[in-house]
Amino acid sequence: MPEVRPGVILHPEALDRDAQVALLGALQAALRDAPVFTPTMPRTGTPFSVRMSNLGPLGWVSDLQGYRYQATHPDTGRPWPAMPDVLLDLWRDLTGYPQAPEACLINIYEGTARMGLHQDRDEQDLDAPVLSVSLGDTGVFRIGGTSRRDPTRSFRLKSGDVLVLGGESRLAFHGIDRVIPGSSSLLPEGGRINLTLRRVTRQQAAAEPSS
Ligand SMILES: O=C(O)CCC(=O)C(=O)O
Ligand SMILES: [Fe+2]
Repeated sequence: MPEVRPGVILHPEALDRDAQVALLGALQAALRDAPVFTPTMPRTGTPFSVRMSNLGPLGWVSDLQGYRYQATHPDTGRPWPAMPDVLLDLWRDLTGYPQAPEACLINIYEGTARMGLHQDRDEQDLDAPVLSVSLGDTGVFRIGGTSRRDPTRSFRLKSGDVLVLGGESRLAFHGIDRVIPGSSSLLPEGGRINLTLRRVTRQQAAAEPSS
């Protein structure tokens, strides 16, 4: 699989069209239970252009209080829906990481939504890679190094592509410059859905043997 740069592996069309359609169906059902919400920037309260929801034991949220993971939906107070098996299988097969992902952030890009350069660093377990699945219109993904000033490059993420960010790129700055309208027929209304799977907590250290 092409290593775009050290620690960044692109798996083009890891999900074929049938698998994308099946995953989309599972997402639509989950979003009825955990409706999309508009996160806001800590301190300023400026809304993100991307709307979000989550699957799994923990979900990522952002509001005036800051960025964090929590076990329940900020509006409904209910636990997040489970991650479908296809996502758990992708994680196992493409990361090989021994622990299961705990959070699947659903990013919904409509219209001119984009995501500025940032690091994923709200997790305690930074040894686990981040795995992201793209569905719908092509996203122009930009990635640099671990300093905001490092040079960046961009490449396209198409529907069904899976990107794994790990190793020396686990803390690389990255974002989505734009989504290319009309580039996929998967989503009837157009736009892009990104699923970002992460391990959040560190595995408990094994208990000391009692003497
Ligand atoms: O939409 C994408 O491909 C990137 C999403 C992302 O970087 C994030 O949710 O942290
Ligand atoms: Fe990210």
